[in-house]
Amino acid sequence: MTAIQREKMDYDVVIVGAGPAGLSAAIRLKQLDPDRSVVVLEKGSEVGAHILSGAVLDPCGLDALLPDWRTMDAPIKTEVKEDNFYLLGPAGQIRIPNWPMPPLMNNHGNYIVSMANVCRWMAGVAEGLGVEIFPGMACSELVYEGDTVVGVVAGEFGRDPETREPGPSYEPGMELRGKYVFLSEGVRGSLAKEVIGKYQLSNGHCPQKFGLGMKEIWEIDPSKHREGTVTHTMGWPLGKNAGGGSFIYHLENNQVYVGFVVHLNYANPHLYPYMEFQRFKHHPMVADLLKGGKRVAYGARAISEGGWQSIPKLVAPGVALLGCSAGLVNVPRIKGNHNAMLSGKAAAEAAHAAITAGRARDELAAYETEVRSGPIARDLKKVRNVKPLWSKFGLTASLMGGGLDMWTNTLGFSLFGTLKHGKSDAAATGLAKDFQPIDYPKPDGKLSFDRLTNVAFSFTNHDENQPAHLVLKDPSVPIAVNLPKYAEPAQRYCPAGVYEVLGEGQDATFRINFQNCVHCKTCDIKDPSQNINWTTPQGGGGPNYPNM
Ligand SMILES: Cc1cc2nc3c(=O)[nH]c(=O)nc-3n(C[C@H](O)[C@H](O)[C@H](O)COP(=O)(O)OP(=O)(O)OC[C@H]3O[C@@H](n4cnc5c(N)ncnc54)[C@H](O)[C@@H]3O)c2cc1C
Ligand code: SF4
Repeated sequence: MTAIQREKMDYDVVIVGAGPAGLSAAIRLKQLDPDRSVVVLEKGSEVGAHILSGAVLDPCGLDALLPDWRTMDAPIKTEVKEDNFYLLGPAGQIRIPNWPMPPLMNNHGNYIVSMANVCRWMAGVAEGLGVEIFPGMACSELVYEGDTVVGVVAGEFGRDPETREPGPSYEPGMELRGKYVFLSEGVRGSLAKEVIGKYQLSNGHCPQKFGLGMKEIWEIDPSKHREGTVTHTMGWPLGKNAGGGSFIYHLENNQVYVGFVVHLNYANPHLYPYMEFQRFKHHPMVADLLKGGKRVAYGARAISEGGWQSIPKLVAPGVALLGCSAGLVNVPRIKGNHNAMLSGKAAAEAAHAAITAGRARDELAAYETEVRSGPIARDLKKVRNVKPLWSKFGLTASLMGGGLDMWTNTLGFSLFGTLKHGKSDAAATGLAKDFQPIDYPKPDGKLSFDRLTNVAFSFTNHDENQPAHLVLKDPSVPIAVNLPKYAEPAQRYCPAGVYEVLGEGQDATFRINFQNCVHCKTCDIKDPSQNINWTTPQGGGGPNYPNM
């Protein structure tokens, strides 16, 4: 095969992903030196199209990056007024009072936002400073020189759907080269995964842990809408089957964000996270709120949950991991946007100092030091034992032990030291024969919806004339291994119904409806055989989220 020739463009810093981490880095680089050349590449059809977050935003990241944001017409208007926490049973709920909660759990001073809209606004700020932003440009490959990352390939189109070789309308895309490449792809970034593997950045750290977050936007009866109200629940319907919980955030315009997170370390391969979410909406407390309303959007995205123990080494020659590509979420607070912004700012400052000193393509050690000793470290260290306690001892132990540990950490010491995470989420999957299948009620079409109907509300779309971006390392594994051992859980864990087993016995086949994919990355994480590799589809494909 002849080598592919590509046009090359040189920048000071090449940034992959226009989320809060990447955009913060771009803004900070231009604040420090308006002449710095900075490019941001985004696979979504526009900035924000692939952004899915809760979101209650702790503004500390934005305060550090853009101290005047309150006068800059930011789409950050709804202050949190009320914080509720409930433990659900099948027919009722117990309200957990706010007073035993550690202060860090308090949402006072935070805002309910659409992070998709916040990113659209941040992109405008970045462009105003001279940053080049190219949406619809999926970064499909890293470019190396020797052992150093020197750039990325973006905007490749037209490979043959069957052979994966350049087809008749092939466009090779461009090679964008930088003195530094920032990977801010969010959770389970495909290039970040390659870099973590190649440079063994996770050695000496716990495996990253994940959850699957699913979210709907509802327009509800105005008489039930209480702007600024934040509600979190735990318990039913997951019970002992899995860890997780819900969020209900009342934003503006009678809209409510209803979301549900399932920790991906669950053992029972019959568990169906999407159906758990649908069932949750039938709880009397939730059903009362949603009755008479309508669901206007749906989406899903994995969330990193490993926290402090799982942060890999953040730098390798020429490249740095930012935001959720490094897993900077504070799990009990379900917040990562502030740390994504702080990491973007820190990486930009390290790159600026390095380039000013005449350096290029080395390791940005100053960035690593800042993340491990600055505000991100202070935020994540305090909560580092909550997730391992939950995984090992369940919800009650994590509420009590984790709560106490967060209190003592606030005072400067920990009861448990630093607990380790167990196996990877893929390895935590148990054998189908050891668990009972779960009988889920059929969606009623009013409060709950079947998966494919809901996927239409993610507005996802992929050109069919391209190779499937979900690549099986060994195509025989789903039917030969996963089906007999795990009842092929891809059929259930995918929140978009991409994977299907058709037929039975000798006739069983595995189908991948890649057009439906919403880029949540769960299959790449949870497949027990680690046989699915999520790669980038052609740019512009994927969900088209409105105000997620
Ligand atoms: C259900 C859910 C609820 C959450 N709730 C909250 C909350 O209430 N508060 C909070 O603070 N945090 C919350 N989080 C966490 C928060 O959303 C993340 O911490 C945050 O999005 C991380 O920002 P990021 O910039 O690292 O990545 P992202 O926001 O994921 O952005 C990454 C961007 O990179 C693009 N990209 C990825 N790969 C490529 C590629 N190869 N080429 C080109 N573009 C690429 C993506 O399309 C995307 O636009 C929640 C997360 C989930 C899933
Ligand atoms: S195919 Fe994978 S990445 Fe796409 S929606 Fe399904 S689980 Fe998520």
